[in-house]
Amino acid sequence: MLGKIWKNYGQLPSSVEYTKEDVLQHPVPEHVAIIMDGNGRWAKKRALPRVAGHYEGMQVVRKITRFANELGIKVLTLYAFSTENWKRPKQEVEYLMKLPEQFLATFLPELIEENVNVRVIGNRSQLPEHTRRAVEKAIEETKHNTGLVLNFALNYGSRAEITYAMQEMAKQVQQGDLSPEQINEEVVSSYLMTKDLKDPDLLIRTSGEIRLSNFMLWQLAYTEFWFTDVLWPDFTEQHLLQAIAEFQKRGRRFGGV
Ligand SMILES: Cc1cc(N2CCCCCC2)n2ncc(-c3ccc(F)cc3)c2n1
Repeated sequence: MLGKIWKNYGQLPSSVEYTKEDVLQHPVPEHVAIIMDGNGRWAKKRALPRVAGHYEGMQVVRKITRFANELGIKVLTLYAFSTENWKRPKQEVEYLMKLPEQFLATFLPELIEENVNVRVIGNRSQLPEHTRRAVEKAIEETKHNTGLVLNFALNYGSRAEITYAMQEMAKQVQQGDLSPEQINEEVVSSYLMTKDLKDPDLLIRTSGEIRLSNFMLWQLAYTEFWFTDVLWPDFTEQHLLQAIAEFQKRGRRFGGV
């Protein structure tokens, strides 16, 4: 039973519906991060190949990006591929590595039109050349845009990010450009891939899993979490409104009383 209670943590009774106007009565979270989970399960439930779930999940990325922009959310970070995902079957990884270019081929013109700034956090050097070329083109062509920051975590792992930051700080100390006494939380944050972004205000994870999966471990220190059993391909604007409405009801204390 306890598992069931946690499984519905943060999920409102489905009868509770919110409108965009309801949510816009109060400040919306500036930075929303989403762990887009449940794509394989969605396909399995329909006796479809796993990649059908990933394809459907990509359509939801478009829909939620548009809606987040409408709501005035400033940063939307989407966990698209983790450093652990390389362990998946070769064919699935090859399919996933084609999604960024598929997404951008049809959606980049609209993103540019909507003044969206595309960014990517993660280790791009390990991506296939065709994937890297597509994302770097999008980053370049939207780098002056001042609207929604659409930030994809691609080949991203938080422990790898923190480890790399530590190595870079150690090099700076060794070169005499940084003293140990200078290293505080602000300096550590400035060595992370998210250095130009505020920490997420709201984290959403779909598919009922209650864990972080090596995602933004440093940045999520004071973030509100909202979990839902909904599988990512079934995630809708209404689910985003429910998550934001729940966020608006919580009193954030950032460790205070
Ligand atoms: C690897 C991967 C998987 C991927 N899925 C679709 C969404 C569900 C989660 C897994 C599958 N999506 N969706 C969009 C992108 C993407 C990434 C970078 C970029 F610049 C533009 C688009 C993407 N990338």
